[in-house]
Amino acid sequence: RKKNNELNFCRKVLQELRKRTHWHYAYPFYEPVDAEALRVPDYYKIITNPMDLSTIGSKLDADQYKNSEGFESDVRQIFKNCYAYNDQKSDVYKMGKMLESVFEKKWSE
Ligand SMILES: Cc1ccc(Nc2c(-c3ccc(O)cc3)nc3c(C)cccn23)cc1
Repeated sequence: RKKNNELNFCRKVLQELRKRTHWHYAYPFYEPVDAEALRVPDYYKIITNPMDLSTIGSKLDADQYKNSEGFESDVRQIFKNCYAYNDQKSDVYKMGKMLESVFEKKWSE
């Protein structure tokens, strides 16, 4: 796909991930983790490549993605971080899995 078609598709996928219908499992991934507020002081010691949906939106708006690969890699980083930091049985881990399945479905459309 031509670059701007690719990036328009990325915008559509990001829109989907931020839809109200997904809010109850997507909200932990909306903004950068606030380690103080969430009382997870070790978060940024463990997660060295933090990523979130608002950062991705800002990068799209600032034309910082060369192509859809860069966008896809940042979205997948959100899930990698979630699975690295949170225990497999935790609610946040399961929320990550739910949002990841929304992403996979939209990405493969
Ligand atoms: C069930 C449950 C338990 C804890 C949390 N923590 C949390 C997280 C979070 C994000 C990423 C991450 O890897 C871990 C935690 N973000 C939030 C927000 C924005 C508001 C309230 C709580 N938050 C959320 C849901």
